[in-house]
Amino acid sequence: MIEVIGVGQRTGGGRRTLRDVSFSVGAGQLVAIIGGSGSGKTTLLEALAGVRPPAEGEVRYTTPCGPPGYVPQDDIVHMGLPLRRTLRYAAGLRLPAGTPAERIDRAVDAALDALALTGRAGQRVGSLSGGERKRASIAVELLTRPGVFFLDEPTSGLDPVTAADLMRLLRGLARAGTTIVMTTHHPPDVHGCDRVAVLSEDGGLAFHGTPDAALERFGARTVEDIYLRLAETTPADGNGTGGGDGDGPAAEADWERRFAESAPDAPDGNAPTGDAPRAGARAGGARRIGAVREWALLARRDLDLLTRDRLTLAILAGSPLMVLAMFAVLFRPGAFSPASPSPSATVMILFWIAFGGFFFGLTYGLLQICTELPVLRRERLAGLRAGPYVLAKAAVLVPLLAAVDALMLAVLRALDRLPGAGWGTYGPVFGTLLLCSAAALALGLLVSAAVTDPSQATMALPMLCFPQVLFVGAILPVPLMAAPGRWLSAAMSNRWAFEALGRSLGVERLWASGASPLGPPLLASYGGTFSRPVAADWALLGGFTALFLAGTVLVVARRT
Ligand SMILES: Nc1ncnc2c1ncn2[C@@H]1O[C@H](COP(=O)(O)OP(=O)(O)OP(=O)(O)O)[C@@H](O)[C@H]1O
Repeated sequence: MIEVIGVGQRTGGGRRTLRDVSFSVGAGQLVAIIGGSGSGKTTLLEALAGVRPPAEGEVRYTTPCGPPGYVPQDDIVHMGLPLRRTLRYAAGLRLPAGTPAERIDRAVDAALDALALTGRAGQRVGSLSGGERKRASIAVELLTRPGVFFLDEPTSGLDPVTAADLMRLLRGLARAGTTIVMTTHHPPDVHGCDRVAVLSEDGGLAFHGTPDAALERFGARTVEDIYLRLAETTPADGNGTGGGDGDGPAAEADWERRFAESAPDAPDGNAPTGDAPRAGARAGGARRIGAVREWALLARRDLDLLTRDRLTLAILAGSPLMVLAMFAVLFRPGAFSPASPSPSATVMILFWIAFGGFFFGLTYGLLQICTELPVLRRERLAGLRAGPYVLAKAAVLVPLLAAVDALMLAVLRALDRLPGAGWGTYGPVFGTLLLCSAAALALGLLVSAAVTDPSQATMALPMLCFPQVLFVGAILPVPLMAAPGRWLSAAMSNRWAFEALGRSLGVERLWASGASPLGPPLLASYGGTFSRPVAADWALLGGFTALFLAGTVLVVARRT
């Protein structure tokens, strides 16, 4: 049973979107929330489900019920995978630890069957129709047979027959004991519900009771008439008060008052006991899968998504190849040859290799989280841990970056743009470049977790790259920078990668004793840039990686 007690909500700007809403939902009831567009239905549903706790009042579950099922209006399924596979991953993440594979398959088949999607099981989710995708979202939530189920406009976009089928399914679930609350704009849905909550235009509760009682109360013949009655009371017929700062339309307030006076099941007198769980609180119930298993499953799903997304994969693999080709065309061979070195070219080669490692890491990470925020939000509500989620992304992308970095070094060395040294030199060089990419990947993930959509992430790209060019100490050596620039340069992960690369490839020696007269003056301007042990640079790069990853986990946890 769910008790809604004096719930109010406000927007960020302080405008009230819900006002003092109180009613209760009995166990196994199917309840519809209706009301005009913008009246606060979604806001109320989010408060009930614990997605966004109310600013005022309280929502209490009188018995522990495990994580609620919540189907928002957004798609909460990845578009790139076939439907059955999507459901299998979802079941693996949500069903209790130790659930055998056959039971997972049975749960998936049952959910597909219940939503008449068996025939679409092999189809990519992105190619399903809007209504089929809606049902797929519901199927994901049905897998765990939640005790409480919240659905935001589940019948929108469905044809009348499919909508009626879905309502039949929901009624069946309710009869079997699931408590279900849904919002709807679809009048036929209301007749199949046990209760209807009607919201007035200003977010108050105008009525709560059976659908028949609602018709009677509003003097309506059909559910559409209820909307008309509510709309008749818009501020347009206010008697000369003009502004929007009053108490709202008189007749509308009247509906609320009449309801408050007569509502049979308002939770007024018998308030629930003090230790009732709040909405969204996770109850004891079955044990969730462990963090390591969760990480492994998420990594498998990320890899699956990546390998099926051919275009993205082509861009991820193709852009390093193009950049490599540009390097080969830009730089002459032999810049590192002691007999005829080109000191200024060596600086540029080192800088651009480090920047390449940085750039690919950053761009690989930047779109990872913001593109699946609705899915992530929903899965977090079902108990997904933020740590395994973020580390799974890293586990899939770091090997890909390692391949890109190794290829970049191997090709430049083969083309004589880098010195012909052995593993003793290139082992540490590769280690530096991989750490540089990993730190940038972690920065990309952090930004991806912090923005609200992919276009913001894309716009952040120049802002993230510019300082890593300007303050790295390659184009302008650190000793020649203004004091604030020098301080800022310490915060650039790329600086430490650039310096470690120079140290490993022996530029100090090359400049000091190579055949170019430009070497010694250049060395003087770079000062001790390349004299630090590589291990110190690695520690800094590792520190940046850990810091950004921890930041990403925190931001993911907070935002979801
Ligand atoms: N993040 C937000 N920031 C500011 N205002 C918001 C936000 N979310 C909702 N609102 C406002 O709160 C009010 C209620 O919104 P809500 O989405 O709950 O309405 P609704 O009844 O579900 O509408 P619809 O039927 O159109 O989906 C609206 O006036 C909306 O503009």
